Amino acid sequence: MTVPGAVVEVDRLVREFTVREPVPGRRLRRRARRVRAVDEMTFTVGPGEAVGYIGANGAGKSTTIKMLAGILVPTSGSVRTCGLEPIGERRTLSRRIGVVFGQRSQLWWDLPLSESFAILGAIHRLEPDALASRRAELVEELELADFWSTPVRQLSLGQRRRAEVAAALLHRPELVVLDEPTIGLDVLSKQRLREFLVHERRTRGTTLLLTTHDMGDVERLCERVLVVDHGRLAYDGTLSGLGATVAAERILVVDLAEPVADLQVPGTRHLGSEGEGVRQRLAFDPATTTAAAVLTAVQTRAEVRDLSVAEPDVEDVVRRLWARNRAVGAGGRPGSA
Ligand SMILES: Nc1ncnc2c1ncn2[C@@H]1O[C@H](COP(=O)(O)OP(=O)(O)OP(=O)(O)O)[C@@H](O)[C@H]1O
Repeated sequence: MTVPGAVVEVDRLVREFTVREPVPGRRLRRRARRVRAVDEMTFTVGPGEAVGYIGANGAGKSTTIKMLAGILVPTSGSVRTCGLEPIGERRTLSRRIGVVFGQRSQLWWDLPLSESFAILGAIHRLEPDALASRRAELVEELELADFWSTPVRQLSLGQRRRAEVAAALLHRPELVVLDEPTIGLDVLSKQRLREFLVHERRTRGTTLLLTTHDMGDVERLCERVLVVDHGRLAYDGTLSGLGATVAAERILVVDLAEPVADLQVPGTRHLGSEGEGVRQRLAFDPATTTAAAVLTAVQTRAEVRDLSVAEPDVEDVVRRLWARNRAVGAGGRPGSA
């Protein structure tokens, strides 16, 4: 089945790995076991969509995106990216997609950033004028000027990440695939990178597919969310739809003036205490109460010195989605919304 105009088309895609694991009680023996990292995955991404691909550790996200970028061969099923077969037409595909994977760098470690970009321009056969104007655009928008002549190995994590994104987008790809683009970045670097990606999409209509553990990335960058769980699609829809499905909680973290027993506040779940009760974490459902109401209730029980409101992490959302699917009798298997 081919969907006309689809940028990514994945149909019953499967990828298995053979892993060797110890045999219990036999110290030196190892046995081979097949692990199904991606299990009959089917979805389509249309032009200009921004899709967050989320799931717990080991859910199969990286394996899926490696297959659609032509880095891994599927065990069965099919994948087409920009209408091409990723492995067989890899060279053509590389001119149409930009990929950033955490561990794989497209930059030359010992060369100044400027030289890496000159080489990439030659690899993509960009005309000198087109290269110069695009490079100037990226240097400005991603604020690369201060370290443009610095060898890549001397860049900070945030600087390198911005440089990697610029390198992946130099040839104006129609699809950008990012694996954990903001992991490890400070708040400001995250914000800059997100703003750049939003701008790039708005001005160029670029299709965006990203894996992330950061719900902030999803909220700010993605209109659509795919949740993968044990290699299978557990949810396909909007983030607000996902929130409604699993009643996404917020977490109020309070620092108290002195140690207090675990707070019991109606309409919240106590998640944990640190420092013998000086810091406590309460989960609440923003659909039924507010951070302010929870704080007021806490203040009747203890003196609050400081507070913050945290977003739930992806693991938490996936865990509750999984529990809900089981409770509604989906046979432990996902539905979509
Ligand atoms: N090269 C490999 N050899 C053996 N098993 C692998 C290999 N790559 C991935 N796996 C296994 O496949 C499953 C899915 O891994 P994958 O890296 O796709 O998950 P992920 O959702 O990207 O996780 P994370 O969020 O931790 O990056 C895991 O059980 C992992 O151990």
